[in-house]
Amino acid sequence: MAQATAVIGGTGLYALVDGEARTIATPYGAASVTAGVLEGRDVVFLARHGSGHSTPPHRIDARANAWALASLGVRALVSTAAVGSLRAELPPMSFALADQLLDRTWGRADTFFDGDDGLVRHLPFAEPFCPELRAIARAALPDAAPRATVAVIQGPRFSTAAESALLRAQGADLVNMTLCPEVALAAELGIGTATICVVTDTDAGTSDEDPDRVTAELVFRRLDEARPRLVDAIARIVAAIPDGYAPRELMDRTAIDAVLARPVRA
Ligand SMILES: CSC[C@H]1O[C@H](OP(=O)(O)O)[C@H](O)[C@@H]1O
Ligand SMILES: Nc1ncnc2[nH]cnc12
Repeated sequence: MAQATAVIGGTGLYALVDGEARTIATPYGAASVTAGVLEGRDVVFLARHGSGHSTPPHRIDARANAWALASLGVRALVSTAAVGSLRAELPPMSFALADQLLDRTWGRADTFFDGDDGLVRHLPFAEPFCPELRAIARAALPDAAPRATVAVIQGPRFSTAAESALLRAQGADLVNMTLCPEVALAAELGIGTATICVVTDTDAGTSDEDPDRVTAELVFRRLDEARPRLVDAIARIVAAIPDGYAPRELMDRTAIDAVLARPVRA
Protein backbone atom coordinates (compact mmCIF):
# COMPACT_ATOMS: atom_id res chain seq x y z
CA MET A 1 0.00 0.00 0.00
CA ALA A 2 1.28 3.49 -0.85
CA GLN A 3 2.45 5.50 2.16
CA ALA A 4 1.88 9.18 1.50
CA THR A 5 3.60 10.50 4.64
CA ALA A 6 7.01 9.68 6.05
CA VAL A 7 8.76 10.68 9.24
CA ILE A 8 12.54 10.73 9.41
CA GLY A 9 13.72 10.62 12.99
CA GLY A 10 17.04 12.24 13.79
CA THR A 11 19.22 11.91 16.85
CA GLY A 12 17.22 10.57 19.79
CA LEU A 13 14.23 9.38 17.76
CA TYR A 14 14.80 5.81 16.62
CA ALA A 15 11.24 4.44 16.70
CA LEU A 16 7.82 5.99 16.30
CA VAL A 17 5.17 3.53 15.10
CA ASP A 18 4.41 -0.10 15.84
CA GLY A 19 5.20 -2.33 12.89
CA GLU A 20 7.77 -4.65 11.39
CA ALA A 21 10.99 -3.05 10.24
CA ARG A 22 11.41 -3.70 6.54
CA THR A 23 14.52 -3.49 4.40
CA ILE A 24 14.13 -1.84 1.02
CA ALA A 25 16.72 -2.46 -1.67
CA THR A 26 17.57 0.70 -3.62
CA PRO A 27 20.11 1.53 -6.34
CA TYR A 28 22.28 3.01 -3.55
CA GLY A 29 22.06 0.22 -0.98
CA ALA A 30 19.49 -0.87 1.57
CA ALA A 31 17.23 1.36 3.65
CA SER A 32 15.29 0.25 6.71
CA VAL A 33 11.76 1.56 7.28
CA THR A 34 8.82 0.75 9.52
CA ALA A 35 5.28 1.24 8.27
CA GLY A 36 2.62 1.91 10.87
CA VAL A 37 -0.17 4.21 11.96
CA LEU A 38 0.09 7.56 13.74
CA GLU A 39 -3.00 9.58 14.65
CA GLY A 40 -5.00 7.29 12.37
CA ARG A 41 -2.71 8.06 9.42
CA ASP A 42 -0.53 5.58 7.57
CA VAL A 43 3.06 6.66 7.98
CA VAL A 44 6.44 5.19 7.21
CA PHE A 45 9.19 5.85 9.73
CA LEU A 46 12.91 5.90 8.99
CA ALA A 47 15.63 6.38 11.65
CA ARG A 48 18.27 8.53 9.97
CA HIS A 49 21.17 7.21 12.05
CA GLY A 50 19.90 3.61 12.24
CA SER A 51 18.10 2.08 15.18
CA GLY A 52 21.07 2.29 17.58
CA HIS A 53 22.54 5.53 16.23
CA SER A 54 25.12 3.43 14.41
CA THR A 55 25.52 5.66 11.34
CA PRO A 56 27.35 8.98 11.78
CA PRO A 57 26.01 12.03 9.94
CA HIS A 58 28.60 12.10 7.14
CA ARG A 59 28.01 8.40 6.33
CA ILE A 60 24.22 8.47 6.12
CA ASP A 61 23.11 7.24 2.71
CA ALA A 62 20.57 9.97 2.12
CA ARG A 63 20.07 8.82 -1.48
CA ALA A 64 19.07 5.31 -0.40
CA ASN A 65 16.72 6.79 2.21
CA ALA A 66 15.02 9.26 -0.15
CA TRP A 67 14.78 6.68 -2.95
CA ALA A 68 13.21 4.13 -0.56
CA LEU A 69 10.60 6.65 0.61
CA ALA A 70 9.77 7.77 -2.93
CA SER A 71 9.45 4.15 -4.06
CA LEU A 72 6.79 3.69 -1.36
CA GLY A 73 4.78 6.60 -2.73
CA VAL A 74 5.76 9.10 -0.06
CA ARG A 75 4.92 12.74 -0.91
CA ALA A 76 5.14 14.48 2.48
CA LEU A 77 8.12 14.20 4.82
CA VAL A 78 8.15 15.40 8.42
CA SER A 79 11.68 15.20 9.78
CA THR A 80 13.36 15.97 13.07
CA ALA A 81 16.77 17.49 13.68
CA ALA A 82 18.81 18.07 16.79
CA VAL A 83 20.44 21.47 16.36
CA GLY A 84 22.81 23.79 18.12
CA SER A 85 21.67 27.38 18.59
CA LEU A 86 23.61 30.41 17.38
CA ARG A 87 21.01 32.88 18.76
CA ALA A 88 19.98 33.69 22.31
CA GLU A 89 16.36 33.91 21.11
CA LEU A 90 16.46 30.17 20.33
CA PRO A 91 17.44 28.66 23.69
CA PRO A 92 18.08 24.99 24.44
CA MET A 93 14.90 22.90 24.59
CA SER A 94 13.03 25.24 22.26
CA PHE A 95 11.64 24.03 18.93
CA ALA A 96 11.97 25.81 15.59
CA LEU A 97 10.74 25.16 12.06
CA ALA A 98 13.54 25.25 9.53
CA ASP A 99 12.98 27.50 6.55
CA GLN A 100 16.44 27.98 5.03
CA LEU A 101 19.64 25.97 4.68
CA LEU A 102 23.30 26.91 4.42
CA ASP A 103 25.08 23.88 3.02
CA ARG A 104 28.59 23.55 4.51
CA THR A 105 28.91 19.82 3.84
CA TRP A 106 31.32 18.34 1.33
CA GLY A 107 31.90 15.03 -0.42
CA ARG A 108 28.38 13.71 0.14
CA ALA A 109 26.39 12.11 -2.67
CA ASP A 110 23.94 14.98 -2.97
CA THR A 111 21.96 14.49 -6.16
CA PHE A 112 20.17 11.83 -8.19
CA PHE A 113 21.16 13.74 -11.32
CA ASP A 114 24.89 13.45 -11.71
CA GLY A 115 24.62 12.78 -15.43
CA ASP A 116 25.86 9.18 -15.42
CA ASP A 117 22.89 7.99 -17.44
CA GLY A 118 22.51 11.22 -19.41
CA LEU A 119 19.83 12.49 -17.03
CA VAL A 120 20.72 16.10 -16.14
CA ARG A 121 18.39 18.19 -14.00
CA HIS A 122 18.80 21.31 -11.81
CA LEU A 123 16.50 21.51 -8.79
CA PRO A 124 15.04 24.96 -8.00
CA PHE A 125 15.86 25.17 -4.28
CA ALA A 126 15.35 28.81 -3.22
CA GLU A 127 12.73 27.59 -0.76
CA PRO A 128 14.09 24.23 0.39
CA PHE A 129 11.16 23.39 2.65
CA CYS A 130 7.60 22.90 1.45
CA PRO A 131 5.61 26.11 2.16
CA GLU A 132 2.35 24.17 2.62
CA LEU A 133 3.86 21.72 5.11
CA ARG A 134 5.57 24.59 6.93
CA ALA A 135 2.23 26.41 7.23
CA ILE A 136 0.66 23.25 8.61
CA ALA A 137 3.54 22.85 11.07
CA ARG A 138 3.31 26.49 12.17
CA ALA A 139 -0.38 26.13 12.91
CA ALA A 140 0.18 22.82 14.71
CA LEU A 141 3.12 24.09 16.79
CA PRO A 142 2.32 27.66 17.88
CA ASP A 143 5.14 27.61 20.45
CA ALA A 144 7.87 26.74 17.94
CA ALA A 145 9.92 29.53 16.36
CA PRO A 146 8.27 29.86 12.94
CA ARG A 147 11.46 30.10 10.89
CA ALA A 148 15.16 29.46 11.19
CA THR A 149 18.15 29.26 8.88
CA VAL A 150 20.06 26.06 9.53
CA ALA A 151 23.75 25.76 8.66
CA VAL A 152 24.62 22.15 7.93
CA ILE A 153 28.21 21.27 8.72
CA GLN A 154 30.06 18.15 7.66
CA GLY A 155 30.70 16.73 11.12
CA PRO A 156 31.12 14.44 12.83
CA ARG A 157 33.08 16.91 14.93
CA PHE A 158 31.35 20.01 16.24
CA SER A 159 32.36 23.54 15.19
CA THR A 160 35.22 25.56 16.58
CA ALA A 161 34.26 28.83 18.28
CA ALA A 162 35.52 30.71 15.22
CA GLU A 163 33.48 28.55 12.83
CA SER A 164 30.42 29.01 15.01
CA ALA A 165 30.88 32.82 15.00
CA LEU A 166 31.34 32.76 11.22
CA LEU A 167 28.13 30.78 10.66
CA ARG A 168 26.26 33.28 12.87
CA ALA A 169 27.74 36.21 10.93
CA GLN A 170 26.70 34.52 7.70
CA GLY A 171 23.08 34.48 8.81
CA ALA A 172 22.68 31.03 10.32
CA ASP A 173 20.43 30.70 13.37
CA LEU A 174 20.98 27.00 14.02
CA VAL A 175 23.58 24.38 13.19
CA ASN A 176 23.18 20.71 12.34
CA MET A 177 24.93 17.93 10.36
CA THR A 178 22.21 16.09 8.43
CA LEU A 179 19.63 18.27 6.67
CA CYS A 180 21.91 18.50 3.63
CA PRO A 181 21.61 16.70 1.30
CA GLU A 182 18.49 15.03 2.74
CA VAL A 183 16.00 17.82 2.01
CA ALA A 184 17.28 18.39 -1.54
CA LEU A 185 17.28 14.68 -2.39
CA ALA A 186 13.69 14.37 -1.18
CA ALA A 187 12.73 17.37 -3.33
CA GLU A 188 14.47 15.84 -6.35
CA LEU A 189 12.10 12.88 -5.99
CA GLY A 190 8.99 15.01 -5.55
CA ILE A 191 8.76 14.84 -1.76
CA GLY A 192 8.00 18.01 0.25
CA THR A 193 9.66 18.40 3.65
CA ALA A 194 8.96 20.18 6.93
CA THR A 195 11.60 19.88 9.67
CA ILE A 196 11.13 20.27 13.40
CA CYS A 197 14.41 21.46 14.91
CA VAL A 198 15.01 20.67 18.57
CA VAL A 199 17.57 23.02 20.08
CA THR A 200 19.86 20.93 22.25
CA ASP A 201 22.82 23.25 22.94
CA THR A 202 24.49 26.59 22.26
CA ASP A 203 27.06 25.06 19.87
CA ALA A 204 30.58 26.32 20.72
CA GLY A 205 29.00 28.17 23.64
CA THR A 206 29.24 31.66 25.02
CA SER A 207 32.20 30.84 27.31
CA ASP A 208 34.31 27.89 28.38
CA GLU A 209 31.94 27.49 31.33
CA ASP A 210 28.73 27.60 29.30
CA PRO A 211 26.74 24.59 30.58
CA ASP A 212 24.97 24.43 27.22
CA ARG A 213 28.15 24.23 25.14
CA VAL A 214 27.73 21.23 22.89
CA THR A 215 28.87 17.68 23.52
CA ALA A 216 27.27 14.56 22.05
CA GLU A 217 26.21 13.51 25.56
CA LEU A 218 24.40 16.83 26.03
CA VAL A 219 22.59 16.40 22.70
CA PHE A 220 21.46 12.87 23.58
CA ARG A 221 20.33 13.96 27.06
CA ARG A 222 18.37 16.93 25.79
CA LEU A 223 16.73 14.84 23.08
CA ASP A 224 15.68 12.29 25.69
CA GLU A 225 14.05 15.11 27.67
CA ALA A 226 12.41 16.60 24.60
CA ARG A 227 11.24 13.31 23.04
CA PRO A 228 7.65 13.29 24.43
CA ARG A 229 7.09 16.85 23.16
CA LEU A 230 8.74 15.96 19.86
CA VAL A 231 6.55 12.91 19.31
CA ASP A 232 3.50 15.01 20.13
CA ALA A 233 4.66 17.67 17.65
CA ILE A 234 5.13 15.10 14.89
CA ALA A 235 1.70 13.62 15.59
CA ARG A 236 0.06 17.04 15.40
CA ILE A 237 1.65 17.81 12.05
CA VAL A 238 0.96 14.39 10.55
CA ALA A 239 -2.68 14.61 11.64
CA ALA A 240 -3.04 18.00 9.94
CA ILE A 241 -1.66 17.01 6.53
CA PRO A 242 -4.68 16.82 4.21
CA ASP A 243 -5.32 13.61 2.26
CA GLY A 244 -4.99 15.53 -0.98
CA TYR A 245 -1.60 17.07 -0.10
CA ALA A 246 0.50 17.59 -3.22
CA PRO A 247 4.07 18.86 -3.01
CA ARG A 248 5.38 21.53 -5.35
CA GLU A 249 6.41 20.20 -8.74
CA LEU A 250 10.08 21.13 -8.50
CA MET A 251 11.16 18.18 -10.63
CA ASP A 252 9.48 16.76 -13.71
CA ARG A 253 7.76 13.40 -13.37
CA THR A 254 9.71 11.89 -16.27
CA ALA A 255 12.98 12.46 -14.42
CA ILE A 256 11.61 11.12 -11.12
CA ASP A 257 10.27 8.01 -12.84
CA ALA A 258 13.62 7.46 -14.55
CA VAL A 259 15.45 7.62 -11.19
CA LEU A 260 12.92 5.23 -9.62
CA ALA A 261 13.41 2.82 -12.54
CA ARG A 262 17.14 2.46 -11.83
CA PRO A 263 18.14 -1.12 -10.94
CA VAL A 264 18.33 -1.81 -7.24
CA ARG A 265 21.12 -3.50 -5.33
CA ALA A 266 20.80 -5.25 -2.01
C1 LIG B 1 24.78 13.25 18.48
S1 LIG B 1 25.16 14.93 18.29
C2 LIG B 1 25.32 15.26 16.55
C3 LIG B 1 24.20 14.73 15.70
O1 LIG B 1 22.95 15.34 16.15
C4 LIG B 1 22.27 15.83 15.02
O2 LIG B 1 21.56 14.73 14.48
P1 LIG B 1 20.20 14.83 13.61
O3 LIG B 1 20.37 15.94 12.63
O4 LIG B 1 20.06 13.50 12.94
O5 LIG B 1 19.06 15.06 14.59
C5 LIG B 1 23.42 16.30 14.14
O6 LIG B 1 23.02 16.55 12.82
C6 LIG B 1 24.40 15.18 14.27
O7 LIG B 1 24.13 14.13 13.38
N1 LIG C 1 26.02 22.21 17.93
C1 LIG C 1 25.70 21.34 16.98
N2 LIG C 1 26.39 21.31 15.81
C2 LIG C 1 26.04 20.45 14.85
N3 LIG C 1 25.05 19.56 14.95
C3 LIG C 1 24.35 19.55 16.09
N4 LIG C 1 23.31 18.79 16.49
C4 LIG C 1 22.98 19.19 17.73
N5 LIG C 1 23.77 20.19 18.15
C5 LIG C 1 24.64 20.43 17.15
